[in-house]
Amino acid sequence: MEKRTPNSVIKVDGLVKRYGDRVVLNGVSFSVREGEIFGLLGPNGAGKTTLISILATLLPPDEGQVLICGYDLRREADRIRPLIGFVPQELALYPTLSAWDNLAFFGRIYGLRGTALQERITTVLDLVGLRDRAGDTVRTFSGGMKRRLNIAAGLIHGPRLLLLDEPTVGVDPQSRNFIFEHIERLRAEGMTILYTTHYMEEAEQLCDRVAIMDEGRILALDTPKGLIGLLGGGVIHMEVAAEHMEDLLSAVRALPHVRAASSRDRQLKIETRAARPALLELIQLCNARDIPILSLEVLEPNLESVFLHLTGKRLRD
Ligand SMILES: Nc1ncnc2c1ncn2[C@@H]1O[C@H](COP(=O)(O)OP(=O)(O)OP(=O)(O)O)[C@@H](O)[C@H]1O
Repeated sequence: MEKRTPNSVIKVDGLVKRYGDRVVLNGVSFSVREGEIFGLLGPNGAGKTTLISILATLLPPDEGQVLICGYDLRREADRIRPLIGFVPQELALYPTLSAWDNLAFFGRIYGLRGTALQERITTVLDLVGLRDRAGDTVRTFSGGMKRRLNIAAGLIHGPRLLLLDEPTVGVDPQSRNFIFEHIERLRAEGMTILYTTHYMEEAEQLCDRVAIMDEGRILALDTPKGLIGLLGGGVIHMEVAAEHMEDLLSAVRALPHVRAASSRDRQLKIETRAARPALLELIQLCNARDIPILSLEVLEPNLESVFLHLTGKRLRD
């Protein structure tokens, strides 16, 4: 097969997807470099599953260009499929078959036979730590073990790119750690991994880069550290009665440790140069003007606060 050597394993440009009148992906562009773990972070309904299904060649895009390993998704899907492993959110396993037979089934779909198939099954079972359960029917597996087997199925044909849709949803903490370890091990072996999640601590810990998605758009894309840096010295949310807002906003902006401030209804959003001194200044200001503070929140510098800062929403319902 002709080999292409692209700069990016995934390159998405101006991707649009609609369901009827509803625009679910609204001009999404990003690229994923060889060997990185790339996270798509967003709340339910952000469009993550839609996006990953398009990358997995399961759903056609309406507009825009997608290149996977240099191949065009619209014209060269047949070349792309052997290069990617897709692990869907829903388990795609046969409960009455053993782990081994499930993997043999998926391996045959990719044309693996005989010793090559057996070797691959052993390799992927080792990789997800299920070799000693190879002969057991999947029905008898715990939820976490089924997820790990699902990942093994996505790896059976030795793809270059692994696409994982919410691999740790509904999984107990131990299996979650296992899955983390597998993902890190795969990266160490040179695999490129894109995965979706709405767990921000997970994305912060695991991903080289993260795209924050909401309502079909990418709002920010950077390393977790870079994204957290968007908060500067920290962000404070303060609530006061609406009648005080106009009076207060310009005074808040003039405080020495405040970098920027904006208001919506009763909420003041304050970007600080340093959260603690800014907090003291705010309290003094409100006291001096006799303005009651209805609520006050200092956002910890983490991805969750970045998300809240960018969207005004919490990532968790
Ligand atoms: N087949 C479909 N027909 C119509 N609308 C759909 C379809 N699939 C998804 N949607 C809508 O598209 C939007 C994005 O859904 P998607 O599943 O991609 O989001 P998500 O970020 O993966 O969320 P979740 O974590 O809940 O899966 C949602 O509003 C959803 O209702």
